[in-house]
Amino acid sequence: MKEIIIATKNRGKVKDFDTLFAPLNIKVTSLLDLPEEIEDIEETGTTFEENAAIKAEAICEKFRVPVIADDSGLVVDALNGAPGVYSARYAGEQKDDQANLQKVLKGLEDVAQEKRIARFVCVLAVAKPGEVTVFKRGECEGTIGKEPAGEFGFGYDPIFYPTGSKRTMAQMTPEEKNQISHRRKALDQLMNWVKEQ
Ligand SMILES: O=c1nc[nH]c2c1ncn2[C@H]1C[C@H](O)[C@@H](COP(=O)(O)OP(=O)(O)OP(=O)(O)O)O1
Ligand SMILES: [Mg+2]
Repeated sequence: MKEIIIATKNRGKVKDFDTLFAPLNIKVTSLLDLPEEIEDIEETGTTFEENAAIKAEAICEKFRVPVIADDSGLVVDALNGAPGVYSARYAGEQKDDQANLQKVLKGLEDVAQEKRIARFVCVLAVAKPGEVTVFKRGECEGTIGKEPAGEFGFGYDPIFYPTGSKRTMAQMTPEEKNQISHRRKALDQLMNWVKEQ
């Protein structure tokens, strides 16, 4: 079995990657699995690409092995693109998923259903020692509901209805979510690129 390192501390992402890599027989190791505590990496970029590169390159430098990082978030048209790259800390430094999604619902209180358009964005950065960092992006279009629904997933999943679905991403099993997710689409791009190498 092959192993890849994903430079994340987010348990929800780790579960998504476990689901995505399971059919390929690839074991996912995250920063949560390492014996030493990895300090939080400051995400000072203003784009998903910049932040993904910061995380991938920091961990690649430290361990001198190939690393993937994921920077992702929810982009809401009626909120001028917020929370965007600030999705994790939208309602404050404590990175509270519930508070974050409530803040989005509050911001959309007076916005009609047809204008509640949003997309999830995922940028994967691959950093290898001595090589230029590579980026792949995936997006998943949808709309924001009026209230949270569903117990699966993480983050903003309970308020996000992918286009064509009557269920939120949190009402889908991990397998269903990751057939259509932004993370899936970014990973497909990455796999296509790997095959071309
Ligand atoms: O599939 C998803 N379903 C629901 N919500 C999602 C998803 N994908 C990203 N999100 C949200 C969660 C978090 O509020 C932000 C990611 O922020 P982001 O900085 O990339 O991750 P993080 O700080 O939680 O972990 P880390 O930087 O260690 O990977 O977007
Ligand atoms: Mg982060």
